[in-house]
Amino acid sequence: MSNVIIAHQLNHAFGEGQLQKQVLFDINLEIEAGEIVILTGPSGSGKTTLLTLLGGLRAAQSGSLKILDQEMLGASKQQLSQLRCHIGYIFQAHNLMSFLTAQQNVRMSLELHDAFLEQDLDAIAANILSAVGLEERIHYYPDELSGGQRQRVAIARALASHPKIILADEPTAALDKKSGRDVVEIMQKLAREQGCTILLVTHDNRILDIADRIIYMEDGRLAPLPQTEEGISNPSPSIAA
Ligand SMILES: Nc1ncnc2c1ncn2[C@@H]1O[C@H](COP(=O)(O)OP(=O)(O)OP(=O)(O)O)[C@@H](O)[C@H]1O
Repeated sequence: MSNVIIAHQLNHAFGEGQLQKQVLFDINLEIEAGEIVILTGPSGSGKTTLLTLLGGLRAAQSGSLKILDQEMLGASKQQLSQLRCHIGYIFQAHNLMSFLTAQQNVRMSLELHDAFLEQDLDAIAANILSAVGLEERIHYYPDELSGGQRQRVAIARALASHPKIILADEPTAALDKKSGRDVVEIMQKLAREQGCTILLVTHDNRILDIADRIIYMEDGRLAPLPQTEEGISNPSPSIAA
């Protein structure tokens, strides 16, 4: 299987001069197509910073970062925005447009892709909303949906265009146990069907088992997963260290 992401000696710092603070140190990482990877670790360890780099939301500063075969070090804004067409994003706050229905929210994301211009976007949006179990709610506005349902719309929106990579930052943080579980299982199922890679940042130990691999971060570095930490256990033999 081919790698969709290859990071080599990736470092990252915020600020300049004396105020500069390095937050990522020598990250080496390879992620295969179709892999579901969870990034976990203490608050402030650099998970979101790494996720935004791996998703082309931030320019790489040093080392090497190849996403979908493209080098991100020194990439232009145009190259970054082209890359983002192949990536779906799901965040803790679902970021749906409140004045658009579920179907219109999904449709809008498809309108950004030239490949879909000639297609029946309403039908594609309705189909993917059915796949996340919302076939009876496609005309509802976000305010009329529960937190879990809104997050399912966000998943439908992210996956509708069949991106190669999905980035999810704390997608279950605002949800109760059952809704959180449902949401990640739907994400897992759709991604498997599409062969899509998922990178998911979470503090939620209840969902670690959906991952093919867990990557643990501490103080800006990849580190072995602490087995003693309450609730954390390794669901698969491959842990990045
Ligand atoms: N835009 C920024 N400017 C300056 N420092 C930042 C910025 N974003 C993050 N940081 C710092 O970088 C470090 C890593 O932050 P990051 O958000 O990546 O950690 P995290 O592991 O995702 O934390 P959490 O689990 O709390 O979300 C922290 O010390 C944070 O204060």
